[in-house]
Amino acid sequence: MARSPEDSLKATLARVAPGTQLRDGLERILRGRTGALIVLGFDKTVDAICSGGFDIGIDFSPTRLRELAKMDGAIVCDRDAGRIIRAAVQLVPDPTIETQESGTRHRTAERVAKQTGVPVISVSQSMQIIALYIDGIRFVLEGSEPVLARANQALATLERYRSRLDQVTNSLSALEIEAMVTVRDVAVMLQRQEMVRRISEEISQYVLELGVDGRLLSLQVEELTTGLGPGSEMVVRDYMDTGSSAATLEERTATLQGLSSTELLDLGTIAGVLGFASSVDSLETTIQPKGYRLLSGIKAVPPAIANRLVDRLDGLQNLMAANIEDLMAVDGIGEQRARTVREGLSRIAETSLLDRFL
Ligand SMILES: Nc1ncnc2c1ncn2[C@@H]1O[C@H](COP(=O)(O)OP(=O)(O)OP(=O)(O)O)[C@@H](O)[C@H]1O
Repeated sequence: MARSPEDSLKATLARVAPGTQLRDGLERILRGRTGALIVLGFDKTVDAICSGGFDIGIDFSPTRLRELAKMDGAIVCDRDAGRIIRAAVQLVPDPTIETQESGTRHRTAERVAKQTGVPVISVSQSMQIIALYIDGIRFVLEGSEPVLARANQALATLERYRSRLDQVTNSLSALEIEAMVTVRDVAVMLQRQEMVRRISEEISQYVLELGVDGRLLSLQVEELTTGLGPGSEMVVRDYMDTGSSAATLEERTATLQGLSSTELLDLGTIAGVLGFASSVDSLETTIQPKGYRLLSGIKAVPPAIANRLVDRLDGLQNLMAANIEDLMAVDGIGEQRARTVREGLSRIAETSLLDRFL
């Protein structure tokens, strides 16, 4: 499957992160006040737009890159920047490809990236910046300090979002046990989960960008995201209204993740993703979960058994009321497992209510 430009950007960020040989080479070029045009990948399409220069075929090293950058023309490396394949190459991309850049080096970089799908790096001699071109994306690399400052801000936000999400999750679990969930409660839960997901994504990009300078950050994110429980997919699955829309679980999750930040603040819009009307009245409607999310918290219930339990017992309230015999009627559940499931459900009920009222 072809990678999205965002995924390619992430992979390239990891390749040029501080601590890598490639970044060291790029920093040397910057310090030496020369520029460079580097193509990160060599295939038929790249070959077709290369003119002149010479085949070199040597292992990559920061000093070699620096020396080769002193020559006119571009340097072509393999995808992982493990080898330098050609140097002093004139790149001749299709001149009709649109580019927003000025200066032949950067215009060439953008066009080559768009035409070949291969990441291209330009080091500007006049502006003293390193830019990555990936498909239509241009990304300027910064030093670690400003990135760390933004990452720390994002980390503080994640901490606040996480604590709010924990409250909302506990409250939803208790409301589910009491059969008092409204569309609003579910929309708030999805909103909070999505906010945590987005800020975590943002931080993981900073971690990539920072390379060795981001190690501490990555430990902090890990600590703040452990024990998050199942993601929004499980909540959507519990509550989606299949009668009003034929959209699949994956489509609804993708729509949720694609909402703009303004749309995400509107609970009515989130209710719409589940298949409910977005009016104020509809937000107050009481709904029943199928029970997938709470069941996923019981270790003895693998997903296939959870599916059968939900199919058979149809909704969390019936699940909660089920006795050992009812549970044993489900394919794949023997007496031992039925007891574990029963105990698990009772434990969830107790802890949810305790969390709510203590
Ligand atoms: N099509 C190309 N193929 C290979 N190298 C190129 C190409 N276009 C520009 N370059 C390289 O970029 C160098 C600088 O070109 P130019 O001064 O036009 O670029 P610029 O965009 O103003 O760059 P900078 O921001 O570094 O000053 C050239 O000397 C050459 O080495």
